[in-house]
Amino acid sequence: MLNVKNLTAGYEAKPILKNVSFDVKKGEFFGIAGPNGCGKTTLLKSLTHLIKKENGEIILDGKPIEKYSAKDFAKKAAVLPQMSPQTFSYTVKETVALGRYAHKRGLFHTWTEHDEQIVQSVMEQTGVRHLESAQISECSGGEQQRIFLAQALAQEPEILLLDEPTNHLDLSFQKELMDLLKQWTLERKLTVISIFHDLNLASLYCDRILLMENGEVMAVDAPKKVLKEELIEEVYNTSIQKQAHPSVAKPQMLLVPEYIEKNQSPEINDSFLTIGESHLVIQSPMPLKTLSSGVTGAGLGWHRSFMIRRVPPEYSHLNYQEEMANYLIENDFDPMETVGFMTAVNLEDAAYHLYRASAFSVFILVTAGTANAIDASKHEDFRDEYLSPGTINTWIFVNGKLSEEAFIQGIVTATEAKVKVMQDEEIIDPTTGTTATGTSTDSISIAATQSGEEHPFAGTMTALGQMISRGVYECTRKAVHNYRKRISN
Ligand SMILES: Nc1ncnc2c1ncn2[C@@H]1O[C@H](COP(=O)(O)OP(=O)(O)OP(=O)(O)O)[C@@H](O)[C@H]1O
Repeated sequence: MLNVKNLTAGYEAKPILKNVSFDVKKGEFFGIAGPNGCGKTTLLKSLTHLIKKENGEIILDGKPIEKYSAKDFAKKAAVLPQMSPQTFSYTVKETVALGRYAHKRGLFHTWTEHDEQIVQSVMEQTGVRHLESAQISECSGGEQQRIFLAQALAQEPEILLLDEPTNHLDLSFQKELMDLLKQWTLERKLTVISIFHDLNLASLYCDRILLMENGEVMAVDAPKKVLKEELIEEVYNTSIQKQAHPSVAKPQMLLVPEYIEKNQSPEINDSFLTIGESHLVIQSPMPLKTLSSGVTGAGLGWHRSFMIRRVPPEYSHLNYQEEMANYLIENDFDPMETVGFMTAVNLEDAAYHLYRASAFSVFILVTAGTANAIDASKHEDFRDEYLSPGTINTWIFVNGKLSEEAFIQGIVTATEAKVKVMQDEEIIDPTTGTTATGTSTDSISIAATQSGEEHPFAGTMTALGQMISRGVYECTRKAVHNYRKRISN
């Protein structure tokens, strides 16, 4: 659809674009990104022939753009420029109707039913129909943005060029506009070329992103190939962290504020622990990055409070997550910030210990009941009765900085250590009569202060992994002893 080859362009005596080359396919959603002043708008202006190139080629549908008359070009391509204050005043409908100009012939233009249909339809789709009689100067920035988009769409272009289209839009209109454009690329094969400052939005919607720096192309590729930490940090000259979008397989780039990076956090140990009759709690002075299987706060997140709540052995609740959240609120904990676990064992039997190395430390806490002991390798054996109390809850607090791999490896390491306790303590699965590997409702949480020494890994060959396995082994064994002692009395 569009082929740009060795484009060099700029302003009088000021070359901006240097040897820019890329192709855009029909129906593609193509993003242009890069730091302020790198030449994004200049590139868009070159593509629409608003500034003359010094060198190179811009071919639109097989024909150099300078060979198009203004009207023929407008039938092919529509432009949504960066928003600027409106000095003239048309009504909204008049403004949108101007988009039909490219399709008129001769001096006296007649307004056809088809024109009216198109204008009504694009006003509907961009959500400005209710404003059709309003003066455009009286519309808000976001409304004006949508009105000019409607004008561009009324042109029925094959290619739409946009300069930061979401600039004035609130979150819901950003999403609506992007969804609408994406839908047009997929269903009508509209080609969209858009400048983005928001890399995350570009990642979600673009098929490919052209990343620029100082008028040059740094990368043109799929979002996952362009949005790489090192490349973005280098081009934007700032620190960035990449992470996956929680529900779409697209990368998201997150800023890392300097003041947080420099924060030093206190060591998490038993001075933050309180054990009551109905719950035990670690209350951290700052949020900890956590991976857990808690009843609340499950998955990866940041949490300040960690609770193991004692419930009666017969506890059964259809909506136990909501019930737990209510319990947290009643006890002045924020369910959003709390990793909440349950157990039926006596909380005084929890075993905990702080393990220190020279540059980091790990605080482990385990509660254990083994009545529901189970041999995970004998999954085929029928069991449906719930014996109680019977859960092993494992908490690992790392005073250090963990990578995501280390979080996962920490859980693997802890699980291996727990299984070894089951063997060494000869805990038997009552259904199969074989050695158990855990209980049927075990839960685990690993939390880290994310300051201090960095730990890329936490397998059993690393110092951190060895500390976790030793700590979980010792604390689980002690918690099992405490539990056995209590039930034997
Ligand atoms: N009309 C002009 N005359 C001379 N120089 C200009 C003109 N317009 C822009 N420039 C310069 O060209 C360079 C690139 O500007 P351009 O607007 O293309 O960057 P951009 O990447 O779109 O920036 P931003 O992200 O800030 O919108 C800048 O140094 C700018 O000062």
